[in-house]
Amino acid sequence: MLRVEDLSVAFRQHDGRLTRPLAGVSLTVASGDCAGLIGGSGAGKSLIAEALTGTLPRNAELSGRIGVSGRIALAPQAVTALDPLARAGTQIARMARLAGRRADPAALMARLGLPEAALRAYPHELSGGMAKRVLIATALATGAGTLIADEPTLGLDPGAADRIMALLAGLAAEGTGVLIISHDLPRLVATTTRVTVLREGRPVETVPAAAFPEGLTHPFTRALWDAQTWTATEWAEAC
Ligand SMILES: Nc1ncnc2c1ncn2[C@@H]1O[C@H](COP(=O)(O)OP(=O)(O)OP(=O)(O)O)[C@@H](O)[C@H]1O
Ligand code: NI
Repeated sequence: MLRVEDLSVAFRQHDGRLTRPLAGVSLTVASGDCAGLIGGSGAGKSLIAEALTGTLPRNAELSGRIGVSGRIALAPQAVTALDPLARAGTQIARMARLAGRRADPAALMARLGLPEAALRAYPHELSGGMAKRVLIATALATGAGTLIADEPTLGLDPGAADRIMALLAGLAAEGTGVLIISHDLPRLVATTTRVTVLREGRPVETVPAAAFPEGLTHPFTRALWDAQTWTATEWAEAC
């Protein structure tokens, strides 16, 4: 169970001034729930993930209330989060050990659709999409009750992206609380129960997935949806 109220992140600049790229964000992810978070580039999505997992940059100031029961694991957005000097399988086993568990790296890799040879690969030997899936495997290895996946389908082909979204939905069905951060609104809507929309670091609304698209009332959310789902013909007709 994860409950966030009025989350805000500020940065102290070199000149002493404070910028606040995130403010007023509230969201809840219950056990067995699969929730989504969307917003444009730089909207503050990854800051939320980092704030909730204690991985914010050191010059960040966090405020608000965060309530968690159990452990939260983050599959970070950037594949540079992988240790460049350790093989994939070693990193998965290491994350499990840090969480006080034993992992079966081969089984986790198979679950993510990765070939067994990837177990012995170093990060630079993996494609972007494979590295992304190794990051998700390291998060799964912790057995955390809440999982945050930051852009889990970035750099993946449509088939692999669908598999990862199905895997995350499956984890939720087994009782994990899952928060998926993504640019891919149609996939997010198909996978989650509701989507929180963020615009320039401020919350717009939280919409039930079932409201897409007919039930949308906020123009910003509608514009996000239209931008990702309209065909070229529809655009031509509207212009
Ligand atoms: N270390 C930092 N110092 C100052 N400002 C920062 C720092 N890190 C992030 N920010 C600010 O926070 C904003 C939000 O960044 P964040 O990475 O959370 O966006 P995002 O929604 O995840 O974007 P994307 O979709 O591109 O991943 C950025 O626009 C940036 O201005
Ligand atoms: Ni991000």
